[in-house]
Amino acid sequence: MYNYADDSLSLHTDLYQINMLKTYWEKGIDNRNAVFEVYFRENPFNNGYAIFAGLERVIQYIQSFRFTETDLAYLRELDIYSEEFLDYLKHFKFTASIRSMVEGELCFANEPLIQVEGPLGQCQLVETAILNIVNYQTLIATKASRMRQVVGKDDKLSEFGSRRAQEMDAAIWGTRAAYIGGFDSTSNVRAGKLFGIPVSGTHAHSLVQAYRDEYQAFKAYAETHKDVVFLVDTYDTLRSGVPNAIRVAKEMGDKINFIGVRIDSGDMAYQSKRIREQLDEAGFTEAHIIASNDLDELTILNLIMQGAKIDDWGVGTKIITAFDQASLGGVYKLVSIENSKGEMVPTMKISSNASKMSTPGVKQVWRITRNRDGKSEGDYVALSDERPDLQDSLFMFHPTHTYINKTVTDYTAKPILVDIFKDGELVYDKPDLKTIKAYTATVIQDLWDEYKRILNPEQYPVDLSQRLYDEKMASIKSIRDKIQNDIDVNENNHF
Ligand SMILES: Nc1ncnc2c1ncn2[C@@H]1O[C@H](COP(=O)(O)OP(=O)(O)OP(=O)(O)O)[C@@H](O)[C@H]1O
Ligand SMILES: O=P(O)(O)OC[C@H]1O[C@H](OP(=O)(O)OP(=O)(O)O)[C@H](O)[C@@H]1O
Ligand SMILES: O=C(O)c1cccnc1
Repeated sequence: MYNYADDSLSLHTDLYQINMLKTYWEKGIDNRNAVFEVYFRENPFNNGYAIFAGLERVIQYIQSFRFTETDLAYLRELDIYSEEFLDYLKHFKFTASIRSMVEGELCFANEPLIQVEGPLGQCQLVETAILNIVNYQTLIATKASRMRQVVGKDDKLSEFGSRRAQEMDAAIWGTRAAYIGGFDSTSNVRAGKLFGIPVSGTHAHSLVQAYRDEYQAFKAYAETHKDVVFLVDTYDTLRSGVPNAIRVAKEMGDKINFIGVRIDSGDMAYQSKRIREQLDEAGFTEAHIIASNDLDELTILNLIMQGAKIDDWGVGTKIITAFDQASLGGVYKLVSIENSKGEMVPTMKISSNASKMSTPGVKQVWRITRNRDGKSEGDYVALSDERPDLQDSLFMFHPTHTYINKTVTDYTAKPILVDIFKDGELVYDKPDLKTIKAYTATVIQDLWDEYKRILNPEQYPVDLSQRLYDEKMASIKSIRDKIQNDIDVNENNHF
């Protein structure tokens, strides 16, 4: 099976992308300039915002893009491609340009996150992998951010999900996304090695079961470690687990750093309060209580409302799988294409479902904040040659309910899409992961609380510029007119 020394990610695509490339190439339009944009139509989890993640892996993917010998041999086996086409693939190089939001950026429905511009065939081919990467990582970063919103400022959020992730890649890249979104550490050691995410860990019930005696197990663990958290719910949390933890912590004294205890079952509000009393009474007022067991933002919020004395949270399944939403649903749409005269023309998909209608034209997303306090006014999606940053005032209106509008003055307009690749060359100076994480924390802080609440948040404005709006309306009309015209011609021919 799959043991290819030269395996690449170039075939990590849907067959139809290669089939379209074949058509473009045989018909001689594969080198026409094209622009595709990635966006999603609804914020995940009914959240008020999303956190963009995945760029790191997109960069890796693009940089290593080439068809290897075994890739080509496999395509030959399919018996649908000519030798000439396979030879074309053999020399295929990514020379397109990519603009993107930076990782950790706040993003919203219906605005471009990534823009790929260059030869049509190349831009087409990378759709599947880019969406695969960005849809997952953005989903997880957003879920993580929701959890960060509900826990206390100093509470630690640890990612425990590897065993429950949708396979190994998801565990690794998911925990990186969770870290960007607001988690503090991961239990996955390889993710620590690869990305420099702080690793953290306690111990499992099996340690206690292996010794068949809780005190002996805690003692053994304490004798073999410096930093110690005892899992106290194997037998009886309040009558056995916590007293044994306290006994060992006292016996070991300065020989260990007694961080605290972890509970993993039962009523965690009730138990944590009783555990806090027991620890305080024993003089361990600084010892932390860590909770795990099927946690998500709603359970955490609920536990906090009940006055649970939980300091830190271990979250597995519900962060690494996103749990209540299987996928982000980001799409990759052609927004502009060179015609036979060498002119770029905006293009769009129209649909009977208004939400599936794309917005034509090459865009820039401008984040508008007011100078007074740096707070967000909304996003302004404009054609790439528009400069709202040079205007004194900005008219912002809802893209469908246009009567909802406002004029903003004394604002800053920041372009959100930045150059990543130019003509195939990486031009972006990648920040390290800690910088990305810190950036996310800052941009979240500048967002109004109304957009951040996890239940029924206000809708953040993502508005179109007047020109973009007018062009969209004109495109819809011209497509409709053309369809009508084609129908009329056909009917006349028929009769
Ligand atoms: N006070 C609480 N309020 C709300 N939810 C809680 C509270 N305490 C625990 N929970 C949550 O209730 C759910 C069920 O807890 P319970 O201990 O019954 O789990 P379990 O899955 O049966 O235990 P185990 O993991 O040992 O099989 C978990 O998702 C847990 O996070
Ligand atoms: O509950 P999650 O958010 O997915 O967090 C990870 C869970 O994984 C571990 O449990 P384990 O795999 O031993 O299973 P169990 O505790 O559910 O029996 C840990 O004790 C948590 O309960
Ligand atoms: O370190 C832990 O406590 C841990 C790690 C993975 C899964 N559950 C718990």
